Amino acid sequence: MKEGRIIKGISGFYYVSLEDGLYECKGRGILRKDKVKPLVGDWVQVSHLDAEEKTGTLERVLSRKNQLKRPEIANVDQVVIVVSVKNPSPSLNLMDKIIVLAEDLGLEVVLCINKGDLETEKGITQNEIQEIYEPTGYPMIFTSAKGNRGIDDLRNKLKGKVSVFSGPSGVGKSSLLNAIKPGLQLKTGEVSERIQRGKHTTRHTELVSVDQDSWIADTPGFGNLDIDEIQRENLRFYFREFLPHMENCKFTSCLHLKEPKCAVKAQVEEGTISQQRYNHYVQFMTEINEKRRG
Ligand SMILES: Nc1nc2c(ncn2[C@@H]2O[C@H](COP(=O)(O)OP(=O)(O)OP(=O)(O)O)[C@@H](O)[C@H]2O)c(=O)[nH]1
Ligand SMILES: [Zn+2]
Repeated sequence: MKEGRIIKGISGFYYVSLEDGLYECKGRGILRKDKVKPLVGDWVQVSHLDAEEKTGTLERVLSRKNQLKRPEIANVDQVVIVVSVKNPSPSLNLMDKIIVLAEDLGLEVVLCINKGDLETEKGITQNEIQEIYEPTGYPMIFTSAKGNRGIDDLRNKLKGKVSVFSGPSGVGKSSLLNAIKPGLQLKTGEVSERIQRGKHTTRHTELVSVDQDSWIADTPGFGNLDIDEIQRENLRFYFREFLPHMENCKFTSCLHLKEPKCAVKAQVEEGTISQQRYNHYVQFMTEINEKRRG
């Protein structure tokens, strides 16, 4: 019995990465009995390995640390959120939303600010973005896929992890992946599910290797951003720069909204917490509340 990771699954076959290559494994009946659907990213036990034919049997799915819905992947370590300084100008609202969803899943966050070559004094600068996000403590990488800048930094950040890239259309996600590993194109656009001659042709997500122990999902993460699935009491924990101040709020249950003597709001006043980040917090809270009322 050996353990490996499923890196793709196609119509009942699971491709499991072992030291000596990729094995095509058929699921065992026990999987159906246990009602586990093996997912890309799953750590599994395999048996009946044929090193020549590169086939085997999938015996058991090991417990997951997390599970993404779209794309459907298990055991993701981190999300690399990509925005560009220009064309399109950065949507920090969307960035904060993805951060919240990632935090809720317990994923690590890496912020990647691309198209540094297009920076001008008019638009938002890398420095301004850095100032806003510095207090969060998230690693920030400044890149130019075109100018081949920051690519080594980004590649280093992927080391030993399973990463999902996320961010608006046109910011350069595919270009960055291509710079990291030529030929590695990110599948973007809509996930197509066409029906051809009565047969379903679905696009499958797979993990592609950057190197031996680093993987990237070939589909961008968080296609549908359903922030209203977040518990309103939890939202405050997903704005990391709030955390050191929370204990100074008058009420331990403080949601940093209308409560008196709120230390978080005091920090916003002082400028140590970004007003914009705080505004997004309030906005997401409103969205969650509105959804609840239906
Ligand atoms: N100037 C400049 N242009 C870039 C850079 N990175 C990507 N681009 C360009 O931006 C456009 C969009 O790049 P993509 O890599 O397709 O962006 P994407 O995020 O994968 O977009 P979707 O596939 O729509 O999700 C392309 O024309 C790229 O050539 C960069 O660092 N600088
Ligand atoms: Zn407070």
